[in-house]
This record gives sequence, C-alpha cells and structure tokens, in this order.
Amino acid sequence: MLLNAMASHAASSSSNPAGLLPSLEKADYRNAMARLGAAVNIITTDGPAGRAGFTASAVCSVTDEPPTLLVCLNRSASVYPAFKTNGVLCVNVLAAGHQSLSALFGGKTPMDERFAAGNWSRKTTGSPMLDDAAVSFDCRVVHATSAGTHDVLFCEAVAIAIGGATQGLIYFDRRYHEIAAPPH
Ligand SMILES: NC(=O)c1ccc[n+]([C@@H]2O[C@H](COP(=O)([O-])OP(=O)(O)OC[C@H]3O[C@@H](n4cnc5c(N)ncnc54)[C@H](O)[C@@H]3O)[C@@H](O)[C@H]2O)c1
Ligand SMILES: Cc1cc2c(cc1C)N(C[C@H](O)[C@H](O)[C@H](O)COP(=O)(O)O)c1[nH]c(=O)[nH]c(=O)c1N2
Repeated sequence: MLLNAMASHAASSSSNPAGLLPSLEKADYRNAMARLGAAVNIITTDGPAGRAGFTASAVCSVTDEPPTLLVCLNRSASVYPAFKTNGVLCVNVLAAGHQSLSALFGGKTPMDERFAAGNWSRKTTGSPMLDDAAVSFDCRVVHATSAGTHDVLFCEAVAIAIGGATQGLIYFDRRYHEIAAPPH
C-alpha cells in the first residue's frame, strides 16, 4: 500500500507542481480501517420523529468536562432523519453475545424487528437503553458537524447505566471478537 501512495504522490507531484498530497482509494482506506479494533454499539433514539437504532463502531469519548461522546452517522442511513430531529440518543455499548443484535441493527432490517430482538428500558431522554448492555450513556446531542458523508454528533451524557457484563465485544478485521479481562 505504501508503494501505491508513494507512486501516486510522485505522479501527482510531477503532474501537479503544487505537490498536493495523494488521495487514498476508498477500498484501501476501508481495508486499513478494518484493522482498527473498536467497540460495537447500538445507538438508539426516540422522540417526535419516532424510535430508531443503528449499529455504530465510530464512537468515542471526547471530554469528561462535560461528559461528552461523539457518534459518526452516515447521512444516507435510513435512521438519519430520526436522530437529527429527536436531538437525543443512547449509546448502548455491546457485550459478548450481542453479535446477532449488532448484525440486526447493522442495516436493511425493519426497525420493529431490530428492537424486538432485545430488552429495553428508558432513563432520562426516553431513548431505548439495552438492559444487558456493557454500559449505556443516555445523551442529548449538543453539536453536530458534517464531514464528507457523515455527521459527527457530539453527545453530552446526562445519565449512565452500568451493566453486569464481564466480557466485551470488539469489531476487528470485519469480525466480532469477545474479550475478557485476564484472571487476577
Ligand atoms: N463509520 C461507518 O460508517 C461504518 C463503520 C463500520 C462499518 N460500517 C458499515 O458496516 C458494513 C460492514 O462493514 P465491514 O467492517 O464489515 O466492512 P467494510 O469493508 O465496509 O468496512 C471496513 C472498515 O472501514 C470503515 N468504514 C466502512 N464504511 C465506512 C464509511 N461509510 N465511512 C467511514 N468508515 C467506513 C469502518 O471502520 C469499517 O470497519 C459496511 O456497510 C460498512 O459501510 C460503517
Ligand atoms: C459493525 C458495524 C459498525 C458500523 C455499522 C455497521 C456494522 C455492522 N454501520 C452501518 C449502520 O449500522 C447501518 O448502515 C445502519 O443501520 C443504517 O442502515 P439502514 O439505512 O437502516 O439500512 C455504521 N454506520 C454509521 O453511520 N456509523 C458507524 O459507526 C457504523 N458502524
């Protein structure tokens, strides 16, 4: 891959004196990103635009003052209007054993079918909280910015529910991996 980037850089710098940096092929980027292990989450919302949920791995902590996470949402996703209108969401961090739930919320499934596969409660914002999640962050969306095909949603956590799961779930190399802390 490095050779490809160097070759296209050489080409671009010779044909373009500005020597602009090369742009990567989407497929190369995705193959590379598949190797960035990440937690798997089900992001849910409810409100004037109705109930919706999708699987997301592009989730991380931003700051703890105030407690804020970010969620990256593809604007082409069927769930996008609901999240934009409702302005609240819950980040349900999945645990070992949630692989099929993740696949269900991963697209092309009717919304009722997605939620029928789990047990949900509600805390502060009314967004569905997965009862056996590793942890759930109930949030209000305080800022959003667009980057390419996605919106980056900045979500201030207003309530937290800690689950009892002892094993986590990581998405790496396009597959799910259950992880457990080594015995003390
Ligand atoms: N951030 C995202 O939007 C995101 C992240 C993971 C997976 N997905 C989607 O889930 C499905 C399964 O993905 P997969 O991991 O099995 O294989 P894949 O080859 O589609 O994706 C490999 C990796 O590339 C990244 N990626 C994929 N599509 C992206 C997008 N549209 N925007 C930003 N990053 C993206 C993710 O890190 C993903 O794990 C695909 O449809 C993929 O588009 C989207
Ligand atoms: C493991 C994994 C991880 C992610 C996804 C999928 C899977 C399987 N998807 C895709 C997303 O869940 C899917 O596109 C939505 O459910 C929308 O699908 P529909 O438009 O409703 O069919 C996804 N989409 C997104 O906008 N941001 C993300 O971080 C992720 N991450």
